[in-house]
Amino acid sequence: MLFHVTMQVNLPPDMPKPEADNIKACEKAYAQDLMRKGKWPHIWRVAGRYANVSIFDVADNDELHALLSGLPLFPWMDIQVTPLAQHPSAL
Ligand SMILES: O=C(O)C[C@H]1C=CC(=O)O1
Repeated sequence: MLFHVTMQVNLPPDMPKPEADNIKACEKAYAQDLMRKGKWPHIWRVAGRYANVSIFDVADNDELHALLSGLPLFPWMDIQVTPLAQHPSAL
């Protein structure tokens, strides 16, 4: 199942830089592991925002929730999920 996911990151401005840098490094490693496994085939930066638009390819809602809630940045994210279905005009 494919899901369109928007993640807005809202780290507190007063979070110490070393702590923020460590969380971001953990996030990158976690994300790239899922990308190598084919679970996270697309990620794009939203221009002008600390946000991304991603496509996840997972078995079901429960797998998506498990992957998203495991993101190291999850506690500081607003996440919007849109389930995708086949478009009848798609080739
Ligand atoms: O930078 C972001 O958009 C947040 C997050 C999502 C993947 C990743 O490596 O960082």
